[in-house]
Amino acid sequence: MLELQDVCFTIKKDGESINLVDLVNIRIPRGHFMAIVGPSGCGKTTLLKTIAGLNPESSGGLYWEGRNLSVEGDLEASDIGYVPQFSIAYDPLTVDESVEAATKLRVAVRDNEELDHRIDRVLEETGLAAIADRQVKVLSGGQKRRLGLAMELVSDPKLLLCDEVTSGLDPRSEREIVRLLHDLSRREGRIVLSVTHSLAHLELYDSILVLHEGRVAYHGPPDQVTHYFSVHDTEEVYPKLATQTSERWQSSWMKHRAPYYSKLDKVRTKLIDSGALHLPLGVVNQPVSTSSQGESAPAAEVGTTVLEKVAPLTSPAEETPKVRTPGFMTQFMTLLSRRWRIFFRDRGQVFLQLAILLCFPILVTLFSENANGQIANLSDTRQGNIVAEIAEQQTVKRDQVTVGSAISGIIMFQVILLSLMGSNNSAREIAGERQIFEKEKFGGLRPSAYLASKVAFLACLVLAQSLWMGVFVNLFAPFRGGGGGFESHIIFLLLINGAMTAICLGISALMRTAEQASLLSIYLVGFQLPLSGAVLALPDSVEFFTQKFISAYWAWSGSVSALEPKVLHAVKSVIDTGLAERAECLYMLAFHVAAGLIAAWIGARRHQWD
Ligand SMILES: Nc1ncnc2c1ncn2[C@@H]1O[C@H](COP(=O)(O)OP(=O)(O)OP(=O)(O)O)[C@@H](O)[C@H]1O
Repeated sequence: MLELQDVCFTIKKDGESINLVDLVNIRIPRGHFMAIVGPSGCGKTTLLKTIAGLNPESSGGLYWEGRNLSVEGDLEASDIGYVPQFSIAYDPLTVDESVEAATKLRVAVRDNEELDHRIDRVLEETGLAAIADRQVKVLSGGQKRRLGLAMELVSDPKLLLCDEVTSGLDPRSEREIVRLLHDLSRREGRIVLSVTHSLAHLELYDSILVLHEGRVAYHGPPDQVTHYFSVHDTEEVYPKLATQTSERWQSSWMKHRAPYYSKLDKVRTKLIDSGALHLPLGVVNQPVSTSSQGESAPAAEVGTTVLEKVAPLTSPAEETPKVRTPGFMTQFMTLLSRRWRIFFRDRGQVFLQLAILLCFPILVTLFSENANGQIANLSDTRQGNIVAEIAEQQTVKRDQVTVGSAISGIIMFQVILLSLMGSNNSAREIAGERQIFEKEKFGGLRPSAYLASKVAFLACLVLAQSLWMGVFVNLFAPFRGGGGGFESHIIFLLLINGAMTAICLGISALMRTAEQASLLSIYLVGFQLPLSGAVLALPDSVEFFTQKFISAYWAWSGSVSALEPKVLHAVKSVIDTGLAERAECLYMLAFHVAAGLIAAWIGARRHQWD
């Protein structure tokens, strides 16, 4: 039994409290199928989210089997299925792969046999078995809704909440989905609540809840709606609602609800007696009606009524055993393999990554000629000819400028291109799938497993991009480092790419949309070159504030410091910006990586349902 007692969900607007859900009192017994209807903006989705725990109630109480959920803790993630308005499957995956990933993320299965059994069962239940190999992107609207349901059913939820799962469907598909929801409510004592705009197929529901401005205007049998509102057709209900205030509808309903509840109870008894509604053994059949007229009370306090009896022994099964959420490693591995699969299925993405990987280092090598030039040495002996000495010094100076500028420029070019790759790697990584992530988090996904899978996936890209950049450029313009100089250079390339990837991942986790995250990440990369001081020296006052935050400066400075002394001297002769110690550069970049990951962790944990 799910019971809502005087439930309100209040928001503050311009300093004023507004109840989007206002004093809702309803009782919904196990095995019940209820439609939530009402004009657009009346609070249907808000009520559904309040029941799901996504909008914590501002006052009143929600009870499950007599247990106060706000006091004794919410239902287990596996006990609630929430099918939102948006698609929760990835287009490149197949139906079977989507259901498999949903199962592995939500249910700790004993072995592969149980996994296959669960997948086959929900595919069968939702009528998707025949198209299990089809990719999500080619599914029809109705099939996508079925898939959304299948992905929720994997954990055998006792409470299934559906938000507009029939909107936009043709009448036949709509009826099929409503029929499917009806059938799902007949098994295992599952409560199915469905928010819908449509007033078609109402006869398939056990009860209809009509909301008006967040208040209950009616909750009773579908065939009594027209009678209650004194209209000929259900289509006339919404215009009728507008004829008086929602407060009046609410108080009128509180006065007249008893006979409607009693009709609901009668129908329910008949269903159970006829065997059409199966409640699991041990589940008590409780009435929709309350113990006292006009007042509701927690189910646990309601006295036993005629209806309240243990379901008959003809019931097919015991209450399904408790489903456990899988551990960190299972969720991590599932997400990581799903991410690689999505990556390889998206040919455009693979092509872009390969093009960037191969072309960016080629771009750098276009400037390698001067970097390979020699820097003449000054003669040890005085020649006694002042003109010859000046000419020699000028030659050395010219070499230093040519070679020093080329080497500094090549290092900075590598650093900037790897920054760009870093931002391209991760700017959309979380923001682009935020809704699906929120949905999966609601279903029991650990943010730590999610973030770890992102870090593992991105680390592979960072490794490939940075190593290839360093090694390829080195073939054409060998890094002129002292002992261990090339290794240091590679580490700084890895760190700059890692830092930008981590920071943009943080941005991606904190922003509300993928567009915002991309834009901010691009700006961040765009500022790296001018603020690094590698091209133009910054005024001291600006440099003091900005330098700490510019990853490109630390990577460039660290790599330049790893050059052999003569080349380092040449570079120093062409720059006005001071270089930092290698160790300091390492610490600063490690700090940038850590800051990005901490931001990503904070953003991933944050609740961001639309
Ligand atoms: N967190 C929120 N803050 C402010 N206003 C909100 C919030 N959530 C919902 N609303 C507003 O509350 C009202 C009810 O929204 P809700 O989405 O529940 O309506 P609905 O009945 O489901 O509408 P529709 O049928 O069009 O989907 C709307 O006016 C909406 O803009």
